[in-house]
Amino acid sequence: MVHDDKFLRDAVFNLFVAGRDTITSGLTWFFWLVATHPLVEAKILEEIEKVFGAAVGEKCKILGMEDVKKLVYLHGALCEGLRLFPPVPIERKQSLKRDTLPSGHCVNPNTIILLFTYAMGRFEEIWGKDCLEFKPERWISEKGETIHVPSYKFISFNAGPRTCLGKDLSFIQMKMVASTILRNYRIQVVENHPTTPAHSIVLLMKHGLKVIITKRQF
Ligand code: HEM
Repeated sequence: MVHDDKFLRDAVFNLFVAGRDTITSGLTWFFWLVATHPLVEAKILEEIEKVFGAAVGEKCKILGMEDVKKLVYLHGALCEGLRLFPPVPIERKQSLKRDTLPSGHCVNPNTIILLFTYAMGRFEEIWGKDCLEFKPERWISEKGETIHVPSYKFISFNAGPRTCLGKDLSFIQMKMVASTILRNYRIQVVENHPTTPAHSIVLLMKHGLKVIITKRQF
């Protein structure tokens, strides 16, 4: 591998591309889901209050990296959003040479394989009868801990050797942003604003997310 200026430029550019619009997409769909599921919103707020206390001076603080790890319900809500609306909705792979997949399928050299992660997040065979419901509880065990779901099932960050390098960082960032915003502001979706996915490499909203933001009164 050559570590010259061009390599460095491409690596940095890759990090910008991989880590900006994906987080934007994940958070946009997350805020829309939370705004349209008031019970989930209430549970997220309850957890934030429980974990961080309700002292007035504490209200505006931004939660740290270690703090957000305690937000199990919020983690479940984010996973659920990424399952239903994976920021990378289609992945493209291409074989270099003839190979046989673990499933027994044979691929010829240069065969292009498209993985439809958007559909995989909504398969009844994979997620059960309630696969289309937004249910953060799906990710929480009876003991109240996060359930580990293998990445070959929860495919939104890809799986195997080319798994997303920013997976853990993404959860930290999204939890910091989501907890700070939800704790301080109420988000209401503007009525009749169309919410459709754009046909693009990253699953953004075609018309953006139009909301009314109100400061919460403490
Ligand atoms: C919700 C947020 C994110 C999602 C859903 C996501 C998803 C993905 C997916 C599906 C891939 C595999 C693409 C493919 O091979 O077809 C990938 C790769 C990658 N991601 Fe992310 N990503 C996210 C955030 C980030 C962040 C924040 C960073 C870095 C700061 C990052 C860095 C990377 C890199 C470097 C790769 C390439 C890994 C490789 O090919 O070896 N990602 N990501």
